[in-house]
Amino acid sequence: MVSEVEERALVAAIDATNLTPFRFQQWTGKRLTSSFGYHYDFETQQVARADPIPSWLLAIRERMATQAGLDPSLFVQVLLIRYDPGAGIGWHRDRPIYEHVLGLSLGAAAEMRFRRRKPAGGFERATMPLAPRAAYHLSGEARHAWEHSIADMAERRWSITLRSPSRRWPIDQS
Ligand SMILES: O=C(O)CCC(=O)C(=O)O
Ligand SMILES: [Fe+2]
Repeated sequence: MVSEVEERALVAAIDATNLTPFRFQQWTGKRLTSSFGYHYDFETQQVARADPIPSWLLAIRERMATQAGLDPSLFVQVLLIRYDPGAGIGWHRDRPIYEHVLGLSLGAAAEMRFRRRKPAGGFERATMPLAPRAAYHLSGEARHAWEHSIADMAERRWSITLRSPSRRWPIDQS
């Protein structure tokens, strides 16, 4: 989705943001995050306005949304993540206040793992390779019914995640 030259510029721009360790209760994750547009606080379980989306992110948002066939302005939340060696993301579904989830994977290659509980017990599983500089779109069942995770990284990886509000979005945007 982006060239290697663009990737280097995006990674430098992500590193220049106010990346802070993801925190949830007593637990501090090894991945570093920053948010624009809106920020979801896992401690209070509330969404609040964050700094406005900067122009370099508006430009990549335009491309990612267009590639997914969606209106760029829908994507009011941008989450930037840096996974240093040893950092990953555990099993989760993205919050129901969001609808579409678009991702761009930068740096080391990774795999997004998916699982869904089977009625008879155990899990149905799937894996999506995340090649460097590749974009992905989570929607429908993959988004709402399946959980996803990324195993702890051996090498550094960055991601740009864009999310659109769902009907359960709590904030009036007018
Ligand atoms: O790093 C990624 O590509 C995925 C991040 C993710 O699943 C999330 O923040 O909800
Ligand atoms: Fe996620």
